[in-house]
Amino acid sequence: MPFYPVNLQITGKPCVVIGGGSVAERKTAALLKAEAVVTVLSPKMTLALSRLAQIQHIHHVDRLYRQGDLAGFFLVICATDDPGINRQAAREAASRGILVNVVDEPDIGNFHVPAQITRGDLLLTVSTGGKSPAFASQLRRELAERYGEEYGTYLDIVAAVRAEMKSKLATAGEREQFWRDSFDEEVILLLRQGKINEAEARIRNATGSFRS
Ligand SMILES: C[C@@]1(CC(=O)O)c2cc3[nH]c(cc4nc(cc5[nH]c(cc(n2)[C@H]1CCC(=O)O)[C@@](C)(CC(=O)O)[C@@H]5CCC(=O)O)C(CC(=O)O)=C4CCC(=O)O)c(CCC(=O)O)c3CC(=O)O
Ligand SMILES: NC(=O)C1=CN([C@@H]2O[C@H](COP(=O)(O)OP(=O)(O)OC[C@H]3O[C@@H](n4cnc5c(N)ncnc54)[C@H](O)[C@@H]3O)[C@@H](O)[C@H]2O)C=CC1
Repeated sequence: MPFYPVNLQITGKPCVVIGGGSVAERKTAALLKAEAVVTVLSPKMTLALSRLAQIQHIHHVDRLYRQGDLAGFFLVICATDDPGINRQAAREAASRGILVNVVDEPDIGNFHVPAQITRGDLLLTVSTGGKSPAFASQLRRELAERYGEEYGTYLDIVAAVRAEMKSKLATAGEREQFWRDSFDEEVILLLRQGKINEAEARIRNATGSFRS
């Protein structure tokens, strides 16, 4: 099945995870990282989820799922170990037009969760179309080795320089050329050594057509 990748903005959005086991825990962590307002609906929760409820990072509804529970939510993850319940909740979500991920029967939901790493605002995700989550996880680990925190720093510098370049370089063509020239491994090496100013200077001086 083909997919259309998107990055959802869910800051402040009410999201609900049904079930409180290890899968629910992982999905909850990713939702919190994206600054969603998370409710976990389950009579039992892992220790980590209980702690999150204690410090009020999540809301806990301490009971089994009931039809009608999904009213008002933007997104739902059906993560119980009861396939019948996951299916029932998925049907309710569909009838309400809510985004829904079903952990044991992914094709009845409307999105999969990819493996991910973040480096500041840089987000790298891996999806196998549901064929092998373990392989997605392996590739995520390889990416984590390959792309260190310096890539997040690189992105922050680029964002600042890019804002300036919009006024300094007149045409879209010039800007495109500038950005093509500005990325090289040397910049990354400098950042890895903590030489942020030098890296920034190298980025700024990337092109012969422009010197700051
Ligand atoms: C379709 C999808 C729907 C969804 O959950 O969104 C889905 C479905 C299923 N996963 C299953 C099993 C496992 N899932 C993991 C791990 C992860 N699963 C994730 C995503 C997805 N899993 C979506 C597709 C992503 C893609 O396209 O690849 C990751 C990437 C993201 C996340 O969950 O946060 C996260 C890795 C995070 C990381 O390490 O970075 C592990 C490994 C582990 O636990 O370490 C195992 C055991 C090993 C194995 O089976 O491979 C089963 C069978 C359950 C059973 O047998 O009972 C199903 C159901 C089915 O396949 O039908
Ligand atoms: N998509 C994925 O990434 C993965 C999916 N799975 C699937 O996910 C399912 C859940 O796995 P785990 O978290 O390890 O299970 P688990 O057994 O640790 O947790 C299940 C949770 O669901 C809750 N629950 C059960 N019935 C409920 C109901 N009616 N209403 C609300 N909560 C209810 C239980 O209280 C428990 O907290 C498994 O069935 C497995 O097939 C497993 C591994 C990865």
